[in-house]
Amino acid sequence: MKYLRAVSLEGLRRHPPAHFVLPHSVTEDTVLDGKFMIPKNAAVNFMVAEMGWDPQVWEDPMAFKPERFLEGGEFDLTGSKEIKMMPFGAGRRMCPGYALAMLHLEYFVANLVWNFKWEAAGEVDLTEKPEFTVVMKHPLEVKLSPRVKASSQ
Ligand code: HEM
Repeated sequence: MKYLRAVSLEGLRRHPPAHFVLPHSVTEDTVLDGKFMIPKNAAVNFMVAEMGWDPQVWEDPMAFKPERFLEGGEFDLTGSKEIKMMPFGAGRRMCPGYALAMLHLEYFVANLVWNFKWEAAGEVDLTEKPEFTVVMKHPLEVKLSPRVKASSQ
């Protein structure tokens, strides 16, 4: 189960469905780090995908390695201690559905792997393209065969 969660987290890090959060703003002019002036009411956004690909934070960031989430205990998805990635945003406006989404992701992936044998039917190209969320530019083509014989009932 730990590896299943690690695969889901690595998927969200490497291929977050949203590359930006909903637009935020500040209620008064704010200077960040003494360097960056954020004017009142300006739309502020966050480069969600790039944060998860930061080579100063993640070793070999573009590689898909679920094992990176197996060390160091439960990963803090809410970013309450530190923010290493934020596929669901962070802070007060963080996605309120994140726990439900994680539950569904794990349930969905587990059932896809448990019930079917997967074979690529062509080249697997993980290039992305933006739609309402970010999706695969070239849809996955696979041969699926059931792993478990259908029950006689
Ligand atoms: C993999 C699945 C999901 C991803 C990656 C995702 C991601 C996000 C992100 C990035 C935001 C913006 C956070 C911010 O502005 O700081 C957001 C907001 C939101 N999400 Fe999700 N979400 C997911 C699933 C869900 C589900 C299952 C629900 C509801 C059951 C949900 C409900 C919402 C709502 C209501 C907001 C707006 C919160 C606000 O502005 O205060 N999301 N989500």
